Amino acid sequence: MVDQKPDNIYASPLDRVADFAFDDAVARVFPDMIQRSVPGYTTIIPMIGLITERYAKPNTQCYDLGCSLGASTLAMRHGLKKAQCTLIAIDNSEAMIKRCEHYIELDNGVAPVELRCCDMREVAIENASVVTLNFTLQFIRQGDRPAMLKNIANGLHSGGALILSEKVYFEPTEEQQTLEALHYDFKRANGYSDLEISQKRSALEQVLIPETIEEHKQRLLDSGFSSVTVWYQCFNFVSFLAIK
Ligand SMILES: Nc1ncnc2c1ncn2[C@@H]1O[C@H](C[S@+](CC[C@H]([NH3+])C(=O)[O-])CC(=O)[O-])[C@@H](O)[C@H]1O
Ligand SMILES: O=C(O)C(=O)Cc1ccccc1
Repeated sequence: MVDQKPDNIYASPLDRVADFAFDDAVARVFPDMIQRSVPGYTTIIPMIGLITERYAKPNTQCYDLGCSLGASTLAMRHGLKKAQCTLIAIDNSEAMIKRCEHYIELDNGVAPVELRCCDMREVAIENASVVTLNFTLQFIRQGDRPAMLKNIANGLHSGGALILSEKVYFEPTEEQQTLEALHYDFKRANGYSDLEISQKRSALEQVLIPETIEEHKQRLLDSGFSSVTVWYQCFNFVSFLAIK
């Protein structure tokens, strides 16, 4: 069941574009969709492995929150070659988790992986050295984000790391327009039509809520992290490294 299907979910005109959801149709095409849609995704994934290797501590837990099919989970696992850690991967989409299970089985990493199908807002983070939120916080209601980040900071040991990747927006508008236009150029260069781009944009409007780099940095500091660095940026896609 290794899916390598092309994403054509928004290729035909739809009477009404429904809100984007991580359902079976999306899970089937997800590897193709995310690579063609997120500039830098294929760079960020292996770097999550390197960052995990540096910050993982023996006899702690590492978490991948919003793991989808497990690309970030497996990158973390490959960074855990030496450290004695348990990896906990969570997603609330059954369609994603059932496929993710299969990808984990095919992998030959050594760290034990515990897969859970549940809401990441309800998970107590405990005895943690590395936590990854690779493009998942953006799907959480803004009002719930501070409590989630505090829960993560509280569960991390001092010196532990949070890798937070997000689509962001920019102020002033001119910078936002430039970087958004470049993102759409990236999608077009990857074979998406203008119709696909505009229908997916409508589908995501109420679902993926981006914030500015400054808002992210300030909230991470307010949540109990001692330092925050942007370690990656391509257009309006950014990854932060926050250290407890
Ligand atoms: N409340 C929630 N609880 C648990 N999971 C959630 C929740 N809300 C959304 N999700 C899950 O977060 C994932 C976001 S995708 C992550 C990519 C992956 N990290 C990767 O590195 O390939 C990013 C993207 O599609 O842009 C989906 O699988 C949702 O089901
Ligand atoms: O496609 C987009 O415009 C995005 O912002 C990225 C994305 C990738 C996969 C699912 C949802 C959003």
